Amino acid sequence: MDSKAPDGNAEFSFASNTPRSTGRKGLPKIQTQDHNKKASDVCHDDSGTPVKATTIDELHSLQRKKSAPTTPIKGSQGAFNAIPEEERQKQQVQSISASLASLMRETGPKLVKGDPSRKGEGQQISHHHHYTPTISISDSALKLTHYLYNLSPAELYEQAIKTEKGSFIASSGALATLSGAKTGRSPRDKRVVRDETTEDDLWWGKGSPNIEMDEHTFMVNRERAVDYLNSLDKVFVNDQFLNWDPENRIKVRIVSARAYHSLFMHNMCIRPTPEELEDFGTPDFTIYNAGQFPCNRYTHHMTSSTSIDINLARKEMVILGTQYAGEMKKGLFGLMHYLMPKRQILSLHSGCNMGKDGDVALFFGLSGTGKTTLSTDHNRYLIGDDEHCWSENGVSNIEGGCYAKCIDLSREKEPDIWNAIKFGTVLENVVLDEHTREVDYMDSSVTENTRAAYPIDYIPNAKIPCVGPHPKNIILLACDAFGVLPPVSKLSLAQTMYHFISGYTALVAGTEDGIKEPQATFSACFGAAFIMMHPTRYAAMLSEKMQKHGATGWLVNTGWSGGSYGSGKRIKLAYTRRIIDAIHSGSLLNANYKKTEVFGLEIPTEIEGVPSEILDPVNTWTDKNAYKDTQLKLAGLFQKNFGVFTNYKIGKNSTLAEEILAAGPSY
Ligand SMILES: Nc1ncnc2c1ncn2[C@@H]1O[C@H](COP(=O)(O)OP(=O)(O)O)[C@@H](O)[C@H]1O
Ligand SMILES: C=C(OP(=O)(O)O)C(=O)O
Ligand SMILES: [Ca+2]
Ligand SMILES: [Mn+2]
Repeated sequence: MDSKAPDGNAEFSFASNTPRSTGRKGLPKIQTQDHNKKASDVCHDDSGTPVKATTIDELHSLQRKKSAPTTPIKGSQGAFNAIPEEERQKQQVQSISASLASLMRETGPKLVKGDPSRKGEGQQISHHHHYTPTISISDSALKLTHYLYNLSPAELYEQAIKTEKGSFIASSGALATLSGAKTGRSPRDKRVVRDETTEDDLWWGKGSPNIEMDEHTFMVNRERAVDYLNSLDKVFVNDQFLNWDPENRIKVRIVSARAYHSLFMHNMCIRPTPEELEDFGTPDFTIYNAGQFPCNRYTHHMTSSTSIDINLARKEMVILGTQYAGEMKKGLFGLMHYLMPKRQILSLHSGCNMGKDGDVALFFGLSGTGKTTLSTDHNRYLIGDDEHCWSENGVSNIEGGCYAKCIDLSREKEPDIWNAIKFGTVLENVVLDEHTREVDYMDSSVTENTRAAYPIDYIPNAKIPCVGPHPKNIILLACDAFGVLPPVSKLSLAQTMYHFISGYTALVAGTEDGIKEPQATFSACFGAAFIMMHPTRYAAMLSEKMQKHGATGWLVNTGWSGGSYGSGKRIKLAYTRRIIDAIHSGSLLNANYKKTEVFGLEIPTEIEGVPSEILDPVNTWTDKNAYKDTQLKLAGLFQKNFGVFTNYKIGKNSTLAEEILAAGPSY
């Protein structure tokens, strides 16, 4: 607490102990917050019946009603497989103990379910049935670790506020917290175990995001994370799902040290119903998040104190040295980029929404290009903002929540995201008023990459379950810092493939560690950091699906207009929204087009609600020569980047590969 002047309530409670609170001595009348209460009521305490408790402890136990078990015993229909609650709890403890087992010891840690600060409330131990809460020996073989299993947001708030410095309830009701030194992802610290299977399946070498590590080093880091987690008083365990397609649902377990991480994943993954949790069984994949603890830099393959390690054979991911929560959700996304294509399902780094008539649009783009902003559209159903699958049955969201950038967020421009920031939402690295706890979204003192993570149903028109039919429009978002790409162009299939494989944008400051200024970047499939196989594998699937379902590709520049970064300005969000509206409605498909030089892009001459002169970027530049030079410069960067793909075939069709090459800029 600081020493600021007390607020109105404090003054009243002080004053109520003195005669002047009655207002009978001619002193000024005290204003209270309770306007319904008459002044004469103040000293009387006979309005309600007394509580049915004789002690404070009794009163507290009255307050907490026993909730339905998270694993309810089935009714008459399912009676044959009813397991008593006690047995089920025992199985749960054993399962989590197995997750946390050090592989060098024979058994897992001794676990107790519940909050260590609330002893005796329904606790369960792993392999000692009678547990004496007085044990406090700091020997790892004897020590007990409490685990907090699938806590509710309210419980996680209490945990965070009690024990995690920098956690506050914002005035909107959201939980504001800090991710520590890392406020963005660390792609250079990502490692993937290279073994017999991944050797052939994965994309390795130049340009690949998969920096290799050996199995042994993975185990060294795993042991480090597990030992760290077991050394704590308590850990958080989330058992949840990925993918709204019931046939391809993945069970994930997240073990973490921070309530913030547990709430983040509660929001971002699909939340199981009590019935689904009952049958959860063994997870398909486990994350060990020991982000507060660094990796050992003397360990082979480690180049910093941060390491994010994926072992596909073991179905595990270890996080050391970063508390940025996005690392977990994007780590799981990488896993899906491996698992889904093996089932002939395309994984997509895209947002997705659907119109009233069932027309689905995908929004591909790198961080900060507008996937979340543009898929959240008050006139359409939101299927998801970031990670999807496209199967034979249509599209499905991988996640159960959204993760919006909130720098400069305003209620006027993005009302749905603004209103989603309420109780239950995690607000990462925002700055708030020390007294009112009001967030200043303009303030980037902690980072440019401030974030809000909320369950998808916090968006009023979310489509639950988050699935939809085959997409009609494939929108490729590029935030062009050079200011030479048109605000919108219609793409041929070959052009769509060319731009999908190129994955051009200007990386906006913040989301990746170390990027302070916008900078031109190419990221295959608009998500090179997450793909696991060669980009052409995903491109071939996209091309095949687009042809089969007759989808149209579009390139939308959400970046600069009227000059490059520094002289031009970012295209108004309102204009981009009108452009997107025209794509959805179908009106843009049949508009008049002209072809640009160099990039050979088809640009419309008119769009309702958008000034026609901005549609051709040359009009917005005062210095036409500078425009031409910049266009050529960017075209050169595209060609240089695409060079590495020229020897690859895309799918079975070699003519398409030639067409794709020809669909790039020419000058
Ligand atoms: N014309 C525009 N189109 C889309 N986003 C814009 C535009 N102008 C500014 N922005 C801002 O850019 C950011 C886009 O971020 P976001 O939608 O979270 O991207 P992504 O989900 O692709 O990482 C938001 O902060 C948004 O307000
Ligand atoms: C969470 C992320 O996603 P995006 O910026 O694409 O929303 C990220 O890239 O760290
Ligand atoms: Ca991203
Ligand atoms: Mn996003």
